[in-house]
Amino acid sequence: MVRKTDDLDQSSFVATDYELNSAFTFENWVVGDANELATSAAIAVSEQPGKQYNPLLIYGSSGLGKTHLMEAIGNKVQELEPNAIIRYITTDDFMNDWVDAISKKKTAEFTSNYENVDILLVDDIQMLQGKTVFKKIFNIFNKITKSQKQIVMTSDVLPKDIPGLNTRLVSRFMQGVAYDIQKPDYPTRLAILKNKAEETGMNIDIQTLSLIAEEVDSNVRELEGAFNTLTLMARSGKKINVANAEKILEHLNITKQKVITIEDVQRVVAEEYDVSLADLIGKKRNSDIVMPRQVAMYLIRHLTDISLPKIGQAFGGRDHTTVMHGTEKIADLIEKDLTVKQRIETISAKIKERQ
Ligand SMILES: Nc1ncnc2c1ncn2[C@@H]1O[C@H](COP(=O)(O)OP(=O)(O)OP(=O)(O)O)[C@@H](O)[C@H]1O
Repeated sequence: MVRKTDDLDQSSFVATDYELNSAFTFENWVVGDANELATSAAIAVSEQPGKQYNPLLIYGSSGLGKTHLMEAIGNKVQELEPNAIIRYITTDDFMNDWVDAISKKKTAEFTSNYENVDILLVDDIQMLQGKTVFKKIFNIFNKITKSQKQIVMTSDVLPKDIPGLNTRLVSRFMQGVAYDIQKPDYPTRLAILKNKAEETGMNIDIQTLSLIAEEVDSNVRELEGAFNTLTLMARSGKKINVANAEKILEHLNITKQKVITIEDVQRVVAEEYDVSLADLIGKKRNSDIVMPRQVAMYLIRHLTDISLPKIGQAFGGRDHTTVMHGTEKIADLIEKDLTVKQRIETISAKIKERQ
């Protein structure tokens, strides 16, 4: 990602603007069961921006290709319409720009920069968690979609699951379509590796590629990491074969991820706070039980893909709104209190270690 403009004097406001990554194209994108719908929607948007699927939201866990797919839309539009104004921005930068514009009294410039686009690509909208720029975003988004210009967003969760996100904004974000990207299955992982091998012009035997595809099933970023290490090894004169690939996987400490369950989290949290499992999931409401219970709910939300109602069920049949409230409370505490943040990080690490 290359920042285009920022060498102006201190008092002028310049909205952040990134060059699109030219490697993130549809040509370099492997389609599989896990991303088929999101891919079709992305292609449709790139062919007719602003006409349908507006806004388009692509969501899913880290390293599964959300940014790639979003930028592929931008690259395609740029290719079809070289004069199109395409703005790619991370949510963090968007918010920093807003603060900057306010401090420089340049909010009109801010608005005009963001509204006057053909496509606005906004990465990582989950970063809006706990932020207060709702009204501005809401208005800008309205203006863009009303003028039949396109918005594409990525997030690691659905807007309704972003703690503390304003409900009007949630429904604004969901007014178009939302498609998720799941973890790629084995054939897709293998196809991604084959593409990479072709791109780099390396002659890697299928057994070695299959081994990596088989073992690295967490996300595509890690898959690429293992592949890149392998090619580095080759450049330093070592042979690329199954034996060396095994060494790399061992060295990178890559083993198939086991799925973290509700019980895994409940057990570790109960131990850490020295409460019984029965109390953790039971009816007691005293504060020394409520806090660990909410921590457990928070960690389940963050470490698993389990839905709010299912989590509620696993805590004595509680309602999903109770889980949401508990999760938000802990997210707030983490923001405000460093000790809580560190403690929860330690517990989270313990849960992962036990896998
Ligand atoms: N289906 C795919 N085909 C080809 N490359 C892929 C695919 N999925 C992911 N990748 C590659 O995996 C890497 C990670 O993808 P990307 O950065 O888009 O993930 P992300 O979901 O946006 O992650 P994060 O939420 O952490 O930002 C990129 O190099 C991307 O090109």
